[in-house]
Amino acid sequence: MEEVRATAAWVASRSSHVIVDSAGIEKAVENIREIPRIEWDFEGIHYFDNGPLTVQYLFVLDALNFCFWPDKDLSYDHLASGLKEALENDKSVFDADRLQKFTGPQLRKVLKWPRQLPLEDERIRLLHEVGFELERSFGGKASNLVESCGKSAAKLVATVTSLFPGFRDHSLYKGHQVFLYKRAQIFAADLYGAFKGRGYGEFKDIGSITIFADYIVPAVLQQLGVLKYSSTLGSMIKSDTEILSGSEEEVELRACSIFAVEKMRDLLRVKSGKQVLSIELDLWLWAFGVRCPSLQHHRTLSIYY
Ligand SMILES: Nc1nc2c(c(CN[C@H]3C=C[C@H](O)[C@@H]3O)cn2[C@@H]2O[C@H](COP(=O)(O)O)[C@@H](O)[C@H]2O)c(=O)[nH]1
Repeated sequence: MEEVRATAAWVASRSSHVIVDSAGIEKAVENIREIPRIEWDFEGIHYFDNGPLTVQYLFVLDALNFCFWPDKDLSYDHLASGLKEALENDKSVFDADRLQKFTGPQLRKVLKWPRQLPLEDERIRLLHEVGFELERSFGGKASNLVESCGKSAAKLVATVTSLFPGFRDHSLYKGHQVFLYKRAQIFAADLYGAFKGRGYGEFKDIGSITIFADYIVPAVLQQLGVLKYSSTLGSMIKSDTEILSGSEEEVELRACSIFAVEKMRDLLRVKSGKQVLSIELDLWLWAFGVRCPSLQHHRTLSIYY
């Protein structure tokens, strides 16, 4: 994902609201004796049958894997376990033709959610988009999409972002296009994690994936002293003030997180000879963040994360 790495570095070299602190990175890396191995699905909430239906599930999951915070009771767990249960009850629920006809009330029923979902109309529009393009280009099956990428995670991310516009997570920053591709990359990582690097999860270039710039990981990096915020940004986050999607602050939070974790990964390699994948660092940071209820994160309404 060279364009993600390069454009995140471009932002980090010009950022003013968020600073990547080299001393903070050194310290964080020194304190890491062992990167705890976090099992993918440590929560036990995902569907898995070792076959194509799991791929369909993960693609639908990552099409909807964004913006849970506006409703304080909703979390990623509801999405993953709700979709899992729906699939266990009805194996054809995520068939491409049915995805194209999904309605808001149906999605609420699947997620057992009693009220309007955050960005519900967008969630439905994205399900329709996924169903339509899967049917048009891949015989309705996300597994065919994955197979068409010849075990390359980079090709998978490129294919998903070019054919499914909802996954095209990018911004303009100081006049430059910046690519962050959170949901497209996490789809590749979820396949890798669920299938344990085999079958649909085998990628010869899994090391090319960066972390997934969401709203949890920047907050964890700030706690670790790896990111420093300007006082204005710090107070906006503390007071839960909405930060607009595409604003300099928002792009810096996300891009600097990607850049900082790439630096941590480089330093780990130099200091201890350890080859760590960015996705392993991501899962460790994210799992830490979601277990920390006092963690304050930035609030942006976005379909990208
Ligand atoms: N960077 C990063 N962000 C991730 C995930 C995951 C889940 N990955 C699964 C893969 C294997 C594991 O077993 C996990 O279950 C969700 N998110 C993001 O978090 C936010 C939701 O937070 P809260 O509101 O507290 O539920 C939201 O932006 C969501 O998109 C991740 O892995 N990395």
